[in-house]
Amino acid sequence: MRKKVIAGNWKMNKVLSEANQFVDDVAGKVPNSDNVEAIVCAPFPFLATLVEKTKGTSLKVSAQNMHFEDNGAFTGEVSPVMLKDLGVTHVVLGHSERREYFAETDETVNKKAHAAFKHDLTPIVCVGETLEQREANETKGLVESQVKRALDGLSDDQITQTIIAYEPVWAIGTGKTASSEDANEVCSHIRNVVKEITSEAVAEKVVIQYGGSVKPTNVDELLAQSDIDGALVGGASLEAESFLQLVEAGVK
Ligand SMILES: O=C[C@H](O)COP(=O)(O)O
Repeated sequence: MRKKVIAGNWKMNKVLSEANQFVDDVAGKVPNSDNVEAIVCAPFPFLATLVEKTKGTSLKVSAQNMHFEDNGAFTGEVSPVMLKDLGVTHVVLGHSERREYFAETDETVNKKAHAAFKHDLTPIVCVGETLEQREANETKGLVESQVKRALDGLSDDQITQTIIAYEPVWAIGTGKTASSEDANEVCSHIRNVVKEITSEAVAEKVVIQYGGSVKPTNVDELLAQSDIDGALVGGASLEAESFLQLVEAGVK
């Protein structure tokens, strides 16, 4: 059975004292279980402190983005070397907000995925369609293309370790969730795409999350689906109590 991965993406929220308080409230309560992995995806300025505070707990710390180069003249950017040096374990790549507002492309996501593995970071690769694309019946084709381009050139072993997050853009922060059946249908399609580019064994192991207005009231139904192995959660991950409920749902 695949483990469930619950990742809270804080986006551009909280100040340091709030981030610390969250981790103080949550880290010791995250179960040490083979069934679930809990991750907070925090803004860059908090990462060093949060890594220190979560040492010896089951809560992992992720960045929300990074550059693909190790170092250099890239003012304002953060490299995988820096993240690894801090003790960060995961990095979110290709979130739709990065694609929409910061010119992230499938090509840069792919470069970042390679850079993540070069530095032993686990990428959480986001894919998903806009409402316009869904209404034009382009969801599966679009997601298939995003997955293939993001994973291009990775080894089977690396693809096995990659976390893929299916996030329909129209469901992010809107309170609209894809029905669990619709979300599962796309996650199942993603698994088939992974099978096509690797093997059935890899596809059966790869973790595929759903994201988009996941909250404690709908998480059970989503996680009960055959191909949904966790959640990438924005708004409902900001409060300790709500985040812990989501993690608990993953243990069941
Ligand atoms: O990264 C998280 C997703 O964008 C979902 O955000 P949301 O749970 O606020 O809809």
